Amino acid sequence: MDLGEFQIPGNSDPNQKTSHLSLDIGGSLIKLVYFSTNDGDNDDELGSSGNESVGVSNGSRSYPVLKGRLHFSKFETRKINDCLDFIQTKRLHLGGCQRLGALPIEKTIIKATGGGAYKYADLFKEKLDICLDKEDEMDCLVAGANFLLKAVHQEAFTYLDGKKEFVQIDQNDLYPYLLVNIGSGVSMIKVEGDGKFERVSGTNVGGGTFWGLGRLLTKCKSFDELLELSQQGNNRVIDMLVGDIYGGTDYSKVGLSSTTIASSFGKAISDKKELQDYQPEDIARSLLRMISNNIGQIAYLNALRFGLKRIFFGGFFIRGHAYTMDTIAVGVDFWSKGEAKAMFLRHEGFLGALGAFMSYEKHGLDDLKVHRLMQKFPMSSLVGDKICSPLNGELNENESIECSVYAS
Ligand SMILES: Nc1ncnc2c1ncn2[C@@H]1O[C@H](COP(=O)(O)OP(=O)(O)O)[C@@H](O)[C@H]1O
Ligand SMILES: CC(C)(COP(=O)(O)O)[C@@H](O)C(=O)NCCC(=O)O
Repeated sequence: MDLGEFQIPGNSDPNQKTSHLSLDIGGSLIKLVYFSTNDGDNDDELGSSGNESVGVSNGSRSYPVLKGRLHFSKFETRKINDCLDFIQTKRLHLGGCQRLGALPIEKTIIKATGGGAYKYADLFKEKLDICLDKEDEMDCLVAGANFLLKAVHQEAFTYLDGKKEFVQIDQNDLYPYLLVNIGSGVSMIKVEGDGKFERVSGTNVGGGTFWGLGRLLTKCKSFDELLELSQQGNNRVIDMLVGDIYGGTDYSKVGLSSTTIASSFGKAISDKKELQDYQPEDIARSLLRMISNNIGQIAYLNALRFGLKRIFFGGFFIRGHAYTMDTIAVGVDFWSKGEAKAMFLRHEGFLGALGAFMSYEKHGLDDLKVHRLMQKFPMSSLVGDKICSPLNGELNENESIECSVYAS
C-alpha cells in the first residue's frame, strides 16, 4: 500500500491525512474506535504490513481496500491524560504514516463527538497537535446504532429472566425504533431511517446519577466496584414495598403485588436509621434498581407516545449488567403488557464513537467506508447464553470487529 491511500480526495491541503481514529468524549467516559490493518500488534496499530489491499470499484471510482479490525477502548473523562497517552503511544493519530516513512503530518484531524469535543479541543491541540472535527452527538449515536444493527452479526439481544437471546434484525424492517442512550444523562431518540431521527425525550437521572450518588452513599472508588457491590445487596432492606404499606397484602385492585416497590429508598424515612446503619450493598442495589426502572418506564412511555414497538438501549451505564438489563426489560414488558420489546446492544457504549468513525465517509471523503463486516467473538463469550456475572455481558477488552475499509 502506498501512502496515497490515506489521502483525502479533493483535499486542498496535501499534508492533511485521514485518521483511522474517532472519539466520543462524554461527561463520564471517552470512547475510542480505531482501525488497524494488522492482527493485534499494539506497537503498530495503523501499519499496513501483511495485509491485502485490493481494488474495489464503487460506481465511477475505484478504491483500494484495507482489511483489518475495528478496536474499541474507553477511558474515564476525568483521566483524560491517560487517553492522550494511549493515543500517543499507539500513534493512533498518525495514521501509520510515520511507520511508512512519510513526511511528518502537519495537520491531523480527528472526528470527535460528545460535549468533550468542544470542551477539550484546546487540550488535544496542545498535547497532540490534533484538531478535533466536531460531529453532532445525536447524529453520531443514530449513525452508530444503525450501522451496528445493519452490519454486525449478533449485535442486538433481549434479556429476560436471566436469559440472553440474540435478535435477528431484518434490515428492511428496522425502522422505526426508539434509541435510548444511557450515558451520564439519558437521550431518547425516535429513529426512522439513516439520518432521519428526532430526539423526543431525555432524563437527567442516568448513569452519572447512579455513579455520582452511589459514590457518595457507598464510598466506592470505581464504577465497577459499585456495580459489583450491588450484586450482593438486597433492595428490600431500604425500598418501601406495597406490602409494607398495605400490611403485607397486594393492592390487587390496581394490579400491584405486595412485592412491588412502592417507593424507592422509602424505608429510610420510617426507619430510625442513619446512612451508616445501612449496608452499602443494599444501597447500591436499590439505587441501581431505581434508576434502571425509571429509565425503562420513561422509555416505554415514549415508545407508547410514538407507537414504537422496539426499544434499543445503549450507553455505558448498562455495561452488559444482568440486573440492570433485567430491570429495564421487565419494566418495559410489564408496562407495555408485552407489546414493546427492550433490546440491548453488544457495543452499547460505542454508538457515538462509531458514528463519528462513519462520518469520515459522510463528508464525501469516501476514505473510510466500512463495506463488509464479520464479527469475531472470543471463545469465552460463546460459552452458554446466560450472563451470570456482572460484567460478563459486556464487550471483551480485546474484542474487535473484523472489517474492510475503503482507502482512497
Ligand atoms: N468505568 C466506568 N467509569 C465511570 N462510569 C462508568 C464506567 N463504566 C460504565 N460507567 C457508567 O456509564 C456512564 C457513562 O456512559 P457513556 O455512554 O460513556 O456516557 P458519557 O458519554 O456521558 O460519558 C457513567 O455515568 C456510568 O454510569
Ligand atoms: C446532554 C447529553 C446529551 C450529553 O450526553 P452524555 O454525555 O450524557 O452521553 C445527555 O446527558 C442528556 O441527554 N441529558 C438529559 C437532559 C434532559 O433531557 O433532561
